[in-house]
Amino acid sequence: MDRRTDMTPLPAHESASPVVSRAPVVQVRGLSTRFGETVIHRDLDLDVLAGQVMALVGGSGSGKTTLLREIIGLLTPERGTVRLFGEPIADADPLRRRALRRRFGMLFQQGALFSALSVFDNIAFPLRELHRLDEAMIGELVRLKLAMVELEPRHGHLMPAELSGGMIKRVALARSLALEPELLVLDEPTAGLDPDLAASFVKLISALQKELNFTVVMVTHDLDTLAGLATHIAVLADQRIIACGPPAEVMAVDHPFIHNFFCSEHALAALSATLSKK
Ligand SMILES: Nc1ncnc2c1ncn2[C@@H]1O[C@H](COP(=O)(O)OP(=O)(O)OP(=O)(O)O)[C@@H](O)[C@H]1O
Repeated sequence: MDRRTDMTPLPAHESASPVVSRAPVVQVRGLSTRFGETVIHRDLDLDVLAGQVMALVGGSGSGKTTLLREIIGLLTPERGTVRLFGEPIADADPLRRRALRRRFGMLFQQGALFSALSVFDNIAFPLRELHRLDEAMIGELVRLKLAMVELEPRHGHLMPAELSGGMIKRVALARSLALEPELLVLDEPTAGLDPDLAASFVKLISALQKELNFTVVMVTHDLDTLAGLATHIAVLADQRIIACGPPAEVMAVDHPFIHNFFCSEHALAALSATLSKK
């Protein structure tokens, strides 16, 4: 899998490698979405390459969550194609869809844990769905995933209603990583967390992403989340992606949304450290 994170042309010796190895993890082409008379996206294109952490930003109601739902096949656009791992998801039969489904994890805003299942059973759920692992192996894997998100084996016995907001997010993250996905899709990962918890959750995702090298597509309004995680930013405005690239490049684009979003004092302070690192 190609782990390059920039968009520069490959050197000649690398360009001879098979085309499939350079296929974007997510490729959106000519996507249009409409709810009734309201056009949300018009002829939208987006590429997310392997290893990138792509943050999708845009005004409220600009269609970020809708785009995420289309990327993972929960919603079918009116027009255009979405390819996941090089495969057009609209054409995939149920078997192929299930195979694709195992290659990405999704973290919803509120965690979306099964309230009637313990923490252990929530994390075990996708593993049991494989019908390939025995309970001893599942137990081992669940303990590993708990440790990965800095929770202890005893937390496995708790029910979701007994968890703090920060723990719910960690359990949901452990469940979304249970099948070792190549792509993690995050919708406002730090929504509802106080600043300290948000910062430690961002640090955790960032450490796991660096260690496991999965690709990320996330929606966030939060500048600290953006600064702590994103290698790339895609800006959704005027019903399409008006800018996409590393933060410094995107911030230099002349567009009213970009001026307003990035040019506040807080934005500059949050992003200045990132810009010097990336
Ligand atoms: N299933 C649906 N049926 C009708 N309208 C919808 C549906 N889903 C979303 N919308 C509308 O589409 C627009 C885009 O919604 P979406 O949730 O994608 O925006 P967003 O950019 O994620 O917004 P926010 O940042 O406020 O969460 C909104 O006006 C929303 O009300």
